Amino acid sequence: MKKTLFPAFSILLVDDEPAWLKSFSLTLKSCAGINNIVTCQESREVMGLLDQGGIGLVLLDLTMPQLAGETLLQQIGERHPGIMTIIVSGMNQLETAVRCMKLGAFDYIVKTDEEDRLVGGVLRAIRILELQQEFRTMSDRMLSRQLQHPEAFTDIVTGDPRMQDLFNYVEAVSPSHQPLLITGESGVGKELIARAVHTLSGCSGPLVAVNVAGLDDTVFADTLFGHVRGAYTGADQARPGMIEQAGNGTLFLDEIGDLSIASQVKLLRLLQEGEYFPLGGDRPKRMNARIVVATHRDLAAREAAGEFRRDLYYRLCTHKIHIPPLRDRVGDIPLLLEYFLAEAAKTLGKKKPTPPKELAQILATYSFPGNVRELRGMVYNAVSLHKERILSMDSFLKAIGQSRSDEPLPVQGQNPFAVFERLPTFAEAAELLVEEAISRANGVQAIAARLLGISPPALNKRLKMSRK
Ligand SMILES: Nc1ncnc2c1ncn2[C@@H]1O[C@H](COP(=O)(O)OP(=O)(O)OP(=O)(O)O)[C@@H](O)[C@H]1O
Repeated sequence: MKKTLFPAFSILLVDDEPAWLKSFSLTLKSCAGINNIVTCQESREVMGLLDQGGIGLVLLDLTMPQLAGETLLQQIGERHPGIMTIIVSGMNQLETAVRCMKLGAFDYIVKTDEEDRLVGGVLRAIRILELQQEFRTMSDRMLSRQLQHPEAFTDIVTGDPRMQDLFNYVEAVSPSHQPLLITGESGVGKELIARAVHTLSGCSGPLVAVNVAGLDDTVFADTLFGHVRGAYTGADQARPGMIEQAGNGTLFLDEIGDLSIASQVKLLRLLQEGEYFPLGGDRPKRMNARIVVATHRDLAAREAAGEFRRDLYYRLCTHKIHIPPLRDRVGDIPLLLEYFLAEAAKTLGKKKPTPPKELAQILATYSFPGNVRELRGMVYNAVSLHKERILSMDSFLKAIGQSRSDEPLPVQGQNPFAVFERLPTFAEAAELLVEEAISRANGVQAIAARLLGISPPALNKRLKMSRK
C-alpha cells in the first residue's frame, strides 16, 4: 500500500546531537503522525539541502559547531523566505527568543518543554503553511479558471459558472488535511462533491460515508471510534470504527448539523488532537483519514442559536463549499433533463424519449424543494410510464401541482396587499397577477396559465379583455 506522507512538504530537523534528532523524529511521528522528516547533523549542509527544494519547515537548534543557528536563521530568511523556521533550543532565554523572532522565526521552543508544546508548535506551523499553499493554489486556479482534473467531476452535470468556480475551489482544497464543510439544500449534490474531493485528494484509502443524523452520543462514538472487546454488554468482539475503516482515505460525515452537543465535543477533540480512544480502550489511536462534513442546515444560524458549538463551527469552516439550489441555476435544468432521460432510459431498458420543448421551461418555474434528486425522481417516473415517442408532461405537471398545493404561499410576515394604501380592485389585482405570471413564464402562455391554476383558454380570454 502507498504510504501517505504527512505533511506533503518535508520537515528538516537540524541539530548536532544525533540522539536528539532520533528522539524528536520519533515524538513527531508517534504523537502527530508526522512522517515526512529529513534530519541533518551538519549545519554547513543546511542551505544546500534547502536549495534542493521540497522542504517547507526547518526545526533549528541554536548552538551548533561551525555555523550557529542564528546565522542560519538569517540566511534561510534571506534565501528562502517561503520556508518557515522554528527554533528548538536548549536555552530558555527570553532575550535570545526575542532576537530569533525578530530574525523571522515562526516560534521558539525549549527542548525541555512538554511534548504537547513541542508537537503543538510544529502542527501549528504545518497548518499555516498548508493554508498558505492552498491560498496560492486557489488564487492560481481562480485566475486561470482551468480545471486540471475535469474527469473528477464527470458525474456532476452543470453549465453554471458558479458551479465551475466551485470545481476550481474543490481542486485547490482537495489535497488539504484540514476539514471541509459542504452546505446546501437536500438533494443538491453534496455527496457527489464529497466524492470528487476524495478522488482529487490523492488519499490512498477508501471513502467511508456515515450519516450522523439521529445517532445518540454513544452510538456516534461507537460508530466512529469502534470498541474493544467487552466494552459494553454485547460487545463480544472488538470492532474497528469508521475512522479506522477509512484508514488513509476520507471520512464523510453527512448531516453534521444534526449532531448532539455531546457528540460535537467528541468531534472537536478528534479534529484538534487527531487521536481518539475506542470505547472501553485505554490506548489512543491516530486518525489518518481526511474529514469532509456536510449539512443541509444553516450551520451559522444553528451556531448563533447556541445549537452548534462555535469552536467546532470555525474548525469545520476552514474550507467551505456552498452548493446553490437548483432553482437558482435554472440553466442546468435542460442539461440535467437530458442526462437523466438517457440514464433512466438505459436503466429501464427503453429508448430515450424526446422531451417536449416546453418541459424545461415549465420546470424552470418550479422551486424544486428536493433539488436535483427530485428532478431525477420525476424523470425516472415519467420514463417508466412513457409509451409514445414524445415524452408526456402529465407526470411532471402532476408532481409539480401536487408539490405546489402542499407548499404554503411564501407570504413573508404579512399579506402583500397590506402595503397598498388604496386596495386594488379585483380586476386590477388580476391584471398584476397575470402580468407577473407571463413574465415568470418567459411569455409562454401555456406555462403562465399553469402557474395561475387556470386553463390556457381562460388566460387567453383575460389577456384579450385587458387589451381592450
Ligand atoms: N449536478 C448533478 N448532476 C448529476 N446528478 C446529480 C447532480 N446533483 C445531484 N445529483 C444526483 O442527485 C441525487 C442527490 O445527490 P446527493 O446525494 O449528492 O445530494 P445531497 O445534497 O448529498 O443530499 P442529502 O442532503 O439528502 O444528503 C443523486 O442521485 C445524485 O447523483
